Amino acid sequence: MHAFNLQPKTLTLAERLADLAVDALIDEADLSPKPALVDRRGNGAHTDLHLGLMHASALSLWPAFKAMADAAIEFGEVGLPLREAVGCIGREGEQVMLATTGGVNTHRGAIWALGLLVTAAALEPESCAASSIALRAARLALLDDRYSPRPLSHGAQVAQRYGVRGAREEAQLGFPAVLHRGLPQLKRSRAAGHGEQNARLDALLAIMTTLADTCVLYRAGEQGLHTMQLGAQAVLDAGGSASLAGRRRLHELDQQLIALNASPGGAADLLAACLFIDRIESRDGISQGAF
Ligand SMILES: CC(C)(COP(=O)(O)OP(=O)(O)OC[C@H]1O[C@@H](n2cnc3c(N)ncnc32)[C@H](O)[C@@H]1O)[C@@H](O)C(=O)NCCC(=O)NCCS
Ligand SMILES: Nc1ncnc2c1ncn2[C@@H]1O[C@H](COP(=O)(O)OP(=O)(O)OP(=O)(O)O)[C@@H](O)[C@H]1O
Repeated sequence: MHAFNLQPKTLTLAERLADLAVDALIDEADLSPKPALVDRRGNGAHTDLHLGLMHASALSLWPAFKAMADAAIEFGEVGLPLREAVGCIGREGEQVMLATTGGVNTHRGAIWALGLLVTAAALEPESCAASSIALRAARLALLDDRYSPRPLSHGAQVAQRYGVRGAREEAQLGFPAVLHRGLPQLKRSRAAGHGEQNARLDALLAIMTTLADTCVLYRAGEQGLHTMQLGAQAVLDAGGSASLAGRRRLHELDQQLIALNASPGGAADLLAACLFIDRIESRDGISQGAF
């Protein structure tokens, strides 16, 4: 009789997807130096967040992601029953997150984006090209969850004030910031030999160039949003995170955004979504034994 069972445990599809979602959140949090966001260096523009809290929050969400994937397998198709089941699991996940962080919002936007993508991946694991996953996630996001409370969230307030698309619309459109900005830049920077961390930073910057990040708008208005978008473009134009000129611009952007209290939390969530999809794609599907 052995004290430990050394046989590797065979994970279910739902468990593997939950692992990938949590990994994506931890990789996003650890990536450094991110402009004005929590990373290995510090808290960016935040007073109530730190890296340990981001990690604890990410780990606390594993059961919610697994439950969403299980629901997808159980219902088997995009439709209102699955949308409402996933909505309920997402809201419960939010409560677990808040209990873990002592009431701080660490991953609200990420539960939404990654939750939809996990569900979409579990629905048809053999059809996991980025565009296919995003399309199924968008179809789910377009369905109206009758039980979803519509509080006047920060996102809703700035949507009213500035007439921008927020997290809900980004998902309903099939995550254009991820598919048309983040993922192509990730691949370009990797192909140029910039190194994985720089490629991920460049992907984040590419997302920031056009995103109407409601976290930034709420905290720093249109000036904050313009500073984020133009500054991110300037880093990429200067050669990206792997170049000396790009690094200098990145440092400037970090300082400018912190001075404006403008944390691009929405862009950070979408980077996690980007890393999640990239991992699924690079593993040649998510069939058993693929990873
Ligand atoms: C749609 C959500 C994100 C609410 O959005 P809303 O803009 O009203 O809220 P809030 O101001 O709290 O912002 C949400 C978060 O989205 C992220 N975000 C900000 N801007 C953007 C953007 N342009 N694109 C994507 N994400 C963004 C930020 O991290 C932000 O913290 C979601 O929390 C929700 O409605 N949940 C209900 C429960 C549910 O249906 N869950 C399903 C889980 S799959
Ligand atoms: N590394 C990161 N650093 C900071 N924020 C991140 C990071 N990764 C993701 N985020 C996202 O940023 C959001 C936090 O931003 P913010 O503090 O502006 O949220 P809020 O709840 O809208 O505002 P407030 O803290 O004023 O209540 C989280 O919902 C999270 O999704």
